[in-house]
Amino acid sequence: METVLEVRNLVKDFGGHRALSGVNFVLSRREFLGIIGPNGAGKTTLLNCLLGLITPTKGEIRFFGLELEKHQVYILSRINFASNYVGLPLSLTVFENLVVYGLLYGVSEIKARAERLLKLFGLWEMRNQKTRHLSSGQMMRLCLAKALMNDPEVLLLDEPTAGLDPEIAERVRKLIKAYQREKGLAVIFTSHNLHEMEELSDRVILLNKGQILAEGPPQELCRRFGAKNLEEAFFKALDLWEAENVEG
Ligand SMILES: Nc1ncnc2c1ncn2[C@@H]1O[C@H](COP(=O)(O)OP(=O)(O)OP(=O)(O)O)[C@@H](O)[C@H]1O
Repeated sequence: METVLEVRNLVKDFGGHRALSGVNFVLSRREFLGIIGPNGAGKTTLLNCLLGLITPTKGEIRFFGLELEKHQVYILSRINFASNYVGLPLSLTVFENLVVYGLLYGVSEIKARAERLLKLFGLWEMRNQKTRHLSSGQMMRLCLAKALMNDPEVLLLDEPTAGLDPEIAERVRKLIKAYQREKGLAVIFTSHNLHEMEELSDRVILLNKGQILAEGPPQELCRRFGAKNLEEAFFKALDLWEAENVEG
């Protein structure tokens, strides 16, 4: 499978604090990669490095074989990002929001693309409403539609279902997965919901204190840690790490 992202020995220090400590992984086209980890594990720091929002202290990030540092503008035109924590301009209408992003990304046939995405995400009827009037579930679907305006090959999602009620979260998950399968998109997804991670991910990375503790398909991780589900595997991996590091 073709590699779309390669992360090698990534280190990020904030002053004296090491938030990422030699992180290595690759992402393949069509792959859905979940990143799980307790608060402060380094998930957001990793995504911020991948987006070029912060500069790593050490290490290498390559998208499509190109170094992020040297080809940031080109790479950013082929990837995108959505998060439940990043707001959209509230005074624009739903449709205007997508048109503005389409213009920023230099998308061709902007209005047709915005229409297709709004219909796909069940927002077409609301296209003329001001964004400020959207519910949190509708807002997240608009964020996803916005992130797909440039037809990205890699999509980074930071806790896209956080704060959504279970029914809306399920709808968002289904939309993401269906779109990912249809387009062969590579996705990196962070969440604290380990059940959704198990359901969605082809492979999971367990991050703790800036290090990868374990990595593999959810079922393989369950087998490796003798766990009945990913949640149990996650806690067993953390316990093992704590025990080894206290003893060591
Ligand atoms: N700008 C910053 N300045 C100083 N320290 C930071 C900064 N950003 C993150 N950190 C620290 O780096 C570590 C990793 O933070 P990060 O936000 O990446 O974790 P996370 O896994 O996303 O956590 P959460 O699940 O709570 O969102 C934490 O100890 C955090 O306090």
